[in-house]
Order: sequence, then structure tokens, then C-alpha cells
Amino acid sequence: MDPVLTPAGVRALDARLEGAGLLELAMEAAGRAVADTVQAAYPAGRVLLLAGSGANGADAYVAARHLHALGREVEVRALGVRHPLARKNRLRLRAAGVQTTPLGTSPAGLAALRRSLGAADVVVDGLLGTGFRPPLRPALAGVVAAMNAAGRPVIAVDLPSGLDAGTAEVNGDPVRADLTVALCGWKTALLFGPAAHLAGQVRLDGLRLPPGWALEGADAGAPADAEVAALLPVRAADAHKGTAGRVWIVGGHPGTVGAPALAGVGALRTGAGLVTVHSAAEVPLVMPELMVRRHADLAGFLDHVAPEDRPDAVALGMGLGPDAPALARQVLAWEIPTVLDADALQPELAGAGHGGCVWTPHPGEAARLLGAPTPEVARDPIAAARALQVRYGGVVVLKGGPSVVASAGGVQVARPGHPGMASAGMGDTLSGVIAALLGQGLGAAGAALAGVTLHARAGQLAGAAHGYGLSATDVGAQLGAAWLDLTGRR
Ligand SMILES: NC(=O)C1=CN([C@@H]2O[C@H](COP(=O)(O)OP(=O)(O)OC[C@H]3O[C@@H](n4cnc5c(N)ncnc54)[C@H](O)[C@@H]3O)[C@@H](O)[C@H]2O)[C@H](O)CC1
Repeated sequence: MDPVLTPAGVRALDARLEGAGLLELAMEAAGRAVADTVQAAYPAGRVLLLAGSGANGADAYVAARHLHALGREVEVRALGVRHPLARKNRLRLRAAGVQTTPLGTSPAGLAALRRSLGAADVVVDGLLGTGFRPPLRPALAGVVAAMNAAGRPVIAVDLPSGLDAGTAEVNGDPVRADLTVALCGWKTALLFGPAAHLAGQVRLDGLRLPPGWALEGADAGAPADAEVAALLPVRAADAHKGTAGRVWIVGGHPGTVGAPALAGVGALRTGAGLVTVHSAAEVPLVMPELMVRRHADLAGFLDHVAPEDRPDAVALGMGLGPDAPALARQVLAWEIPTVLDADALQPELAGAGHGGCVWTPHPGEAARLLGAPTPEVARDPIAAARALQVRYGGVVVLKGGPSVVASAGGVQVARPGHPGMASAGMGDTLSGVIAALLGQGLGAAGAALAGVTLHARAGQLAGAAHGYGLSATDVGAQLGAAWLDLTGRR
């Protein structure tokens, strides 16, 4: 599990490392990781390193020393030092034979910087890391603008300068990096929204810290594929449809009948033994294996389902229309594993969730549930998912690229899918996927995490063939392959 750290989490980790006498070693590992990344990605040519006054700048000094040891031609332009380890590592760099030049922010200083940028084959951005507080001061804004205008490849240390590590929002004009070496853990800015677009490709280096230290102070975890695969059930050879989970899809309303059909496909393609769509409208039979039952009075039908006839899991809300909250209350009262999506995601259901239920809002629905503007949700999806979980109970999947899963046990960030998944019906399919996993015995948090991961992987597989023309039907068709791919059980 990779950690996702806030700036406060980084500060606490730094203090712990400092107390244990390990901070200097962590910094040495950070600088070395940056140097190794430069060497692997841009093995030839002159390297210009820009060092700020804090620990981010110290990492750049260490990287410069390692690059020099590797025989690379390096130039270091630096602001004044404030962090004691920046001072120490600058002295070490000089002792190793590399002089540093002041990074001036006056017109003459910026002209000199532009000359250095013009002579460089790759630039290392070690100006500002997690210690940055927006907005960028005008003096440094000129430096960042010169870097962006130079058109040279940029490798950022920890995160591009000018990005606030704790938010997906972009203020002003930060460094645009081609590659970022994230240190110790992911940051919100490297995972979500417009901020993540500025980081380029991200490589995480754990700096060989004592096991668990970074994760203990983390805001969230980002599980590895193998950790998610381990959640998925292995079936006995004598399994039959009665043991693979009976799933009900409750959805559909005149005009929105495709939604429950897609959820049904999602459930079937995720291994549910028996899938029945219950709807007030005529739902198309998109797969003959899907059972479709139309009810003139859906609420009356649900009222009369005997406990022994209830399914193993339900997904409710997809295209269901205005009766969804009342119908959701009926099903929630059964206290069986339940996915609530789309029309069932209404503020009046606050507090109605139980431990076996999964709410699956996209950012717009999350904003409605929280009574907050959508940009606020997008700014910090981890905080939004956590707030939703506290308010609604159960488990929350805040959908996106990547999705966030919040449960009483903590928050996890799943792997992103494919940009082609930005199209109608993807969420309907996902609700069926999660319901199928609930029906096969996974707990709500495990089903949510494994569900979004399978769905994202299926999106990647289908996206390779269909690109931006990807449809939810294409994704549904790849769910079986995604399962095999994730588990290696081909
Ligand atoms: N545990 C870890 O993750 C490790 C991280 N390392 C690196 O440490 C930095 C964070 O270092 P810190 O000294 O706290 O802050 P910065 O270097 O990012 O910046 C401080 C510097 O920035 C100036 N500043 C702040 N806001 C602004 C602004 N708006 N405009 C201009 N300048 C600003 C401030 O005055 C300070 O001088 C982390 O990112 C990693 O790179 C460790 O090396 C290893 C352990």
C-alpha cells in the first residue's frame, strides 16, 4: 500500500525522521532517486538543477552531487539557503567539486537563468515542494515562467514548484513537469484533477524508510494491484449459480431503462450467479442471461418480499426516478449488502446507511449529498469522500479518475481507468460490478475497492481498442478479462 500524504503528514514524518536521526539519510535517498531518474530518462547532456531554500532545494543539491559522480555535466542555480540540511548539502556539493550560482530574480538574474535554460538538455526543479504555500511570490513566478517558456524537459523533485501538495486545484502558473519523482508518498496534487496534469509521469520512491512510517501518518492509502487481487474470491470447482450470488438490480423509469440493463451486465460479467432487474419500466434484454421483471407497483412488490426470498445483494437507483429515496429506505431496512447509485443518492438519506451498503456518487452527486459546490469536492476528493462516509454511513465510492473509497476503516485511492470512460453508463456498470462482489461474499469496503479497480482495468483494456469512443457496453465486455488480468489467474 503506497501512502498518500498531506503537507502536515510530511511535516510530521520529517519530525519523526529528524528525532530518529534519519532525516539526512532520507534526503540522501531522495536526491539519489532524483539523480537515478534523470540518468534513466535523459542519459546524456547537460543537467541544470534549480535549488530552493528549503528541503526541496536540499534534495536538488544531493541529486546534483550524485549526477556529478555519474559523470554528468551539471549546473546548479540556487536561492539562498534556509534549511540546515540545504546548507550542509550545498557544502558537500562544493566539496565534491561543483560550484553553485545564485538564482537571481531581478531582470538580469532572469536573463542569466534563460541562458542556463537554453544550454541545458534537462532541468531539475527543486525550488518548492510540500512547504509551498500559495500564491507563488512574484519574484519566483518569474523563475517559473522562464522555466516553462524554455521548452526543456523538466523533472520535478516531489512535486512541480507552485503546486499546493494538498489540493487538486491549480493557482497561477506552476512548473509544468514531464516527470515527477514523488518522495515517501503520493500527494493529492499528484493524483487528482488539473494539478495532476502538471506533474507528468509520476514515479514514487519510498526512500527506504522504516516500514510503515510513511503509511502511519498518511491521509489515505493507494493499494497495489496484488493487494486488490487478494480480495477477489476463488471459486470451488463445484460452484453453481446458487453459490455465486443472487443479485437484484432495482432501477429504470420510462426514458432511463438502459441504466439498470448496464448494471445487470456489470453484475453478470463480474461473476454473479443470478441477476434479476426489477423495474417499473420496460427494460431491454441486453443479455439473454439477465432476468427482467416489470412491476406496476415496485414499492408494493418490495414490501412483500419475504426475508428468505431476498437476494444476496442489491444495486438500487440507476435510472430509477423520483421514487428512488423511498425505495432505497425499503431495501436498506432489509440490512443486506446494497449499492446505492444515481437517483438514490439524495440528501434525505443522510445517516440511513448501514455497514453493508456502498454509496457511489460522482463529484456532482457528491456535491449534492454534501450541500457543497462541485469544485469544493474536486479540490480535495479524499476529504470529500471521508465527509460523505461520516454523514451517510457505510462505504462511499467517490467516482473519478482515480476513484476514492472511504469506509470507517480508512480511505483508499484506487488506480485510475481510461479517459474514454468519461461517458454515460459507466457508473451504472460499476454499481452492478460492486453488487456482484457483495453477492459473492466480499465486505462492503473490499467490494467497493475491488469493484472500482476491476472496472478501471476493464476500461483500460477496452480503451486500448476503442479510445475515446469507449462505451459502458465495451467496458462491461472486458470485466472478465480484467479479473483475469488483475489476479493473474488466466
Ligand atoms: N518526509 C518527506 O517526505 C521528505 C521530504 N523531503 C523534501 O522536503 C520537502 C519539503 O521541504 P520544506 O523545507 O518543508 O519546504 P520546501 O522546500 O518545499 O519549501 C520551503 C521554502 O519555500 C518558500 N515558500 C513557501 N511558500 C512560498 C511562496 N508562496 N512563494 C515563494 N516561496 C515560498 C519558503 O519561504 C521556504 O523557504 C519535500 O517536498 C521534499 O522535497 C526530504 O528531503 C526527505 C524527507
